Amino acid sequence: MKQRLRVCVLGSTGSIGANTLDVIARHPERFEAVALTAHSRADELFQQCLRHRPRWACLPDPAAALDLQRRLREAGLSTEVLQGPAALEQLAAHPEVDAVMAAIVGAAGLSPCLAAARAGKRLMLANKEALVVGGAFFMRAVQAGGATLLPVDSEHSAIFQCLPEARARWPEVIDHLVLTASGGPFRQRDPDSLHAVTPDEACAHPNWIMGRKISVDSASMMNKGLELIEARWLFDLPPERLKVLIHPQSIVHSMVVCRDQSVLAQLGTPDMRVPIAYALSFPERIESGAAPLNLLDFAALQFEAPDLRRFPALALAWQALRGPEGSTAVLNAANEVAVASFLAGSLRFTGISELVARCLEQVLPAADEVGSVAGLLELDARTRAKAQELLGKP
Ligand SMILES: NC(=O)C1=CN([C@@H]2O[C@H](COP(=O)(O)OP(=O)(O)OC[C@H]3O[C@@H](n4cnc5c(N)ncnc54)[C@H](OP(=O)(O)O)[C@@H]3O)[C@@H](O)[C@H]2O)C=CC1
Ligand SMILES: CC(=O)[C@@H](O)[C@H](O)COP(=O)(O)O
Ligand SMILES: [Mn+2]
Repeated sequence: MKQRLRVCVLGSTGSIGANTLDVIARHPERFEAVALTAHSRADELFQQCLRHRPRWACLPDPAAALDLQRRLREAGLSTEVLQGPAALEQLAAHPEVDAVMAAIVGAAGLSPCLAAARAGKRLMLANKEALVVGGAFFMRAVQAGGATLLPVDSEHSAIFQCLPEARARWPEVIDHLVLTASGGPFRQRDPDSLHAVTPDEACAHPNWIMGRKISVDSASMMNKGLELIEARWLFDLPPERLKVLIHPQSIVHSMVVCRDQSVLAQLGTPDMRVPIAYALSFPERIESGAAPLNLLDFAALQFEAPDLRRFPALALAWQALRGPEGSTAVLNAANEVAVASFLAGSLRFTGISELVARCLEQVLPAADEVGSVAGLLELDARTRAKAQELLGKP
């Protein structure tokens, strides 16, 4: 009998985490959720433990971890609760874990992703910020550890699904890649009114239900900027072979333009369980729970060029992608601070790209910061400190 794939879900209480558990639960004969990790939602993690009965659960706060351990024991579960950031790395690299779903949001996911990469796991990457920060260093860790890096982000999964299974053949196939973007909730909004939009308006994505941070990124199109950087590393392509096209229906998830000008695309209803199921089952395909796509529901599929004046965050991501190594880590850290500040009600929406632009001007990555995880985390921390300082100054 085939062994079940033992999956560690980093960020199980989030949108990707919950969708991953949904797919896992549809295939109990193939997959087992052996480790679940959360950050603040301890009650949700408790409920997930009752349903999936993992061997390990993890929370950062010692008191919350102790409380969860007590509740699980009272419920008759033998789940062991670990605590603290080092525990995330320990679980991601554990010999009794086969696959890691990287679904933590932000640069906080970098160290556990690297641990999974170095331990040679099947690394299913939703946490795009980890790759945006880690860049070449991240990819070297994947190679050195012999890990299998599988994209979960819908665009990158779409591209991956269009490419031959043998990676060595990718260069002979690809002319360039086209990442599709919905344009978010403000695609047609008067740019002069963007300074006054609220966090709830920014999080009202037209097609996808996602966590609040990525929803704001979609509204500013920084999400597409992060995805360009992600594509640069996942598919080993220079910036000039990457393009972005707005496609408001989010049905065509991205495209590969081949050397012979044949265009390959992956289509489907906007449901993250499709790329999650593919990352879990690759190279096979399994039922995902997604609704079938009925093209007759769509009068038309539209495509348009992104307006970089309306979406300055996308222009900043292009700038960082073409900039010195480490610039993308600066872009990401500044954006994380800015988005948190916007969601907390203390920064205008238009202030997000303004803050990122100022950080890119003022934080210059040092050569020795991009060659180690300590250096990258230092650059990340330095940028956050600068962003906080700039937020304090109008
Ligand atoms: N949602 C989507 O459809 C898509 C998401 N992605 C990417 O996937 C990642 C996750 O997104 P999404 O699921 O929407 O995000 P959510 O905010 O819904 O979930 C984030 C998860 O990470 C945990 N978490 C938050 N901060 C930390 C931290 N400092 N340390 C450890 N764990 C932490 C949260 O725990 P808790 O909830 O307990 O606080 C939660 O489990 C992001 O990088 C996003 O860009 C990519 C494509 C699509
Ligand atoms: C589902 C997914 O992969 C998101 O990254 C999505 O692409 C966001 O939509 P935007 O195209 O609006 O950024
Ligand atoms: Mn995406």
